Amino acid sequence: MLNRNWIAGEWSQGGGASVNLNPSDTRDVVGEYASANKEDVERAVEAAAAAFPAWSRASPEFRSDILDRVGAEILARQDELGRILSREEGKTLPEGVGEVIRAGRIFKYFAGEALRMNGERLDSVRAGIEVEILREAEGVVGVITPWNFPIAIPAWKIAPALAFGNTVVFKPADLVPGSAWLLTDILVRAGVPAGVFNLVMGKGSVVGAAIVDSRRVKAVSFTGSVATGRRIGVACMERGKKVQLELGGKNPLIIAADADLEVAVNVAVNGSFFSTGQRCTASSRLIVEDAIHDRFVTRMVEVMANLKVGDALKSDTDIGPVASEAQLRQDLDYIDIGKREGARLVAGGETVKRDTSGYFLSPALFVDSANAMRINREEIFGPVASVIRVRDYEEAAAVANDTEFGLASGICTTSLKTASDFKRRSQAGMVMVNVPTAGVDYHVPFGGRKGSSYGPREQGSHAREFYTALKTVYTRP
Ligand SMILES: NC(=O)C1=CN([C@@H]2O[C@H](COP(=O)(O)OP(=O)(O)OC[C@H]3O[C@@H](n4cnc5c(N)ncnc54)[C@H](OP(=O)(O)O)[C@@H]3O)[C@@H](O)[C@H]2O)C=CC1
Ligand SMILES: O=C(O)CCC(=O)C(=O)O
Repeated sequence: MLNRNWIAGEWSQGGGASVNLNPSDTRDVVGEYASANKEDVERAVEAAAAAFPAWSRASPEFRSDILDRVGAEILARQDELGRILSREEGKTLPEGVGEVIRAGRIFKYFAGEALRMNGERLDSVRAGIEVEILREAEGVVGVITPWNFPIAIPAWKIAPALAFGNTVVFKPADLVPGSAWLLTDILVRAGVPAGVFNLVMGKGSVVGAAIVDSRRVKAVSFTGSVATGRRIGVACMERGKKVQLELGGKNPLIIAADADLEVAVNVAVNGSFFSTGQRCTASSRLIVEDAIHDRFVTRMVEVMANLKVGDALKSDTDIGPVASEAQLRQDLDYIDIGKREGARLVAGGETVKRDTSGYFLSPALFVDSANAMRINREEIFGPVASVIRVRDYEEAAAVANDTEFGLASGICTTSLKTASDFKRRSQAGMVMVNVPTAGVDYHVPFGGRKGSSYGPREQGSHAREFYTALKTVYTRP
């Protein structure tokens, strides 16, 4: 059965179709999905623009109730959604269900935020004048998302957009339309009015580009690669649109000499390899002080040897497949680059044969790597981490910040003084102490500094900065 786009309150066929395959077993076709064309996008944008006045003026309580129902339904269907997510992206089932629960909680959280779209009232510096700062919805928002968090990232963009009165045109990654389609079905059943939310599946070069190009789209929120994000950023600025970009990371994790070894290895393995390392927050640079280096590497390799790589749906799997053939090729290319650059591969980095035709890659660990190497400067986006040996904490902190990215950073230490220093010195948007760099809460700001992010933060109450505009009103009563 063809799963269609949702445009102007109707299921719509679109110009073509595509299938998504299970990366654990490419013989398993997850579903068939309609591809939108440029005209479909324009219809979706027109519908969203037409629905905007009524939706933005509806009572916050009306919007809040719909979001609350969406959250409740996502949580009620967590097993079914988690399974689809595992089948189309390759996350293990616990990771898939965990992501679905996170998405449900995000909708419930923003059901509350919808009631807190507060402006401010001030006294003017001049006598007899009142000043108000109003907060208003922006209008039609374009949401363009990647494949690595097929439901949580859409949730943390769509929920605040709708909560604060915007209407949405949503283009999910072409690799993972299944979770996006089910999310749309839930939004429709929860009573989102026609035109307020629109789903346009298909290729980024057609559908995503048409959203960015459309005159009536007032703001674009994008998560994905640096190259695509920067192009979209420039295009939005040329067209006078507000834009929010969440791009890559090359996240450092410092293992201080005084770290608890078991905690450090656990934090590093989890941060580097869970979700098959396909997270912008993954710890890819392990910066290890000389005094603990050998013990850390030995224990890390031991723990990695026990990680079971395999079918995402099997209960004994720790690490699912890489999400696509292209991604597997990219990971293997970087492993070759690392070897050619002189880093030493001490674990993994090989394709793994299973009884299904999936994209299985054993988690890879490089040692003797230098921060200047490409494997330490470019986002690999797979289960590949490298160890950089440093003399002491001073050098570690300098290496951690020596990157064009600034999304997440971490440190494992038992010293409050060192942790406290690193919290302040780190140039990342999120800092973790004895906690993996990957895996974040939904009620606090998410985002980075330097080349990792552009525009206001996502998630938590700060999400309103992107999804609302300020208007200052002066009144002489
Ligand atoms: N930081 C992060 O969270 C992520 C980083 N990446 C990195 O990016 C690499 C490439 O992955 P990929 O999925 O191609 O990432 P992209 O950044 O290209 O894709 C992200 C989203 O943007 C869409 N898109 C692509 N081109 C355009 C365009 N011209 N205009 C508007 N939208 C567009 C994509 O559509 P389509 O579905 O057709 O691709 C997708 O929905 C990965 O190997 C990884 O290194 C990937 C995912 C997430
Ligand atoms: O670490 C997380 O939980 C979020 C990661 C993320 O947003 C991403 O990889 O795109």
